[in-house]
Amino acid sequence: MRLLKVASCNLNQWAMDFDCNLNNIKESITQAKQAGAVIRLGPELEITGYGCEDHFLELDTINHGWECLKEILVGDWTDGILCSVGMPVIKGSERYNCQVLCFNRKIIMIRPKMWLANDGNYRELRWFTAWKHKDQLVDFQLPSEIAEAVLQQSVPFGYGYLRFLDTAVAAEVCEELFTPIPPHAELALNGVEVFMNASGSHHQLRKLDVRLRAFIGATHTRGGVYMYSNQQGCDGGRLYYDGCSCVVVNGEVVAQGSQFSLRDIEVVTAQVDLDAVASLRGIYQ
Ligand SMILES: NC(=O)CC[C@H](N)C(=O)O
Repeated sequence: MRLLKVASCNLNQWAMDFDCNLNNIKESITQAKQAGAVIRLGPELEITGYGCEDHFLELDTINHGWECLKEILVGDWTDGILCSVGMPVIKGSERYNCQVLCFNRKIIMIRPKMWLANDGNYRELRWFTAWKHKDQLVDFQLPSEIAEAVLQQSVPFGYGYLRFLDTAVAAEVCEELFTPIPPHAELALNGVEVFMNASGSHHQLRKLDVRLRAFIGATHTRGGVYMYSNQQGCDGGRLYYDGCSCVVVNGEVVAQGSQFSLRDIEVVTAQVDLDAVASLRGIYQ
């Protein structure tokens, strides 16, 4: 058996409240570690808050994001646990909505969102560029203060996955799950068994059902562990995010957080058997 314990979080982040957001992130990592998890997934843009709107266009917002990440990286937070942290990143002169993957005090990959949410209440195209270079991982030069603090100059940036000794793990950023050819389809064919979806999804009647059907659809025939993390509560804008972070294995929901909780931090954990994924995939020859 290849047992893996994962943790996915509902966090009540506030737009531009960096101190509060950072504390919530740290506390969620602590709780994930206490539960014995080796992967901790946080919601989309958790460092800045999802609803920063035009503050995403200010350089300060991006810089403060890096300062917060630095604080996580120089402490022992990421020791022994893969942490996906959501934050905006500028590469060249473009802003990307990213999952920054950290492990053992290093950034091991930055995964920019490839399909932006721009329907209904979403206006991500106003602030972010969609990453469209699906066929390459490029070198991203870390801001000098981060580079000095973590003794690392650059990091792979783009679409890819992380291969560990016993499994492979990848990010799929929120809206990407709901697109015609979601990344998890091809990632699964490349051996990725664990998907980490960082989301900023507001409450809308019956949307939870749409989400759950997507997680189940993503894994019930192709197999996989689907981790979903969402923002929780209001964040200063006009939307209410309804949490429900969960873990789905081979089409079955094995853990789910609350939907209308008043708690700022809720960490949902699950112990999963990766061999169940390999075994389901063994059906297709
Ligand atoms: N932040 C997003 O990408 C939103 C994705 C999706 N439309 C949802 O509401 O859940």
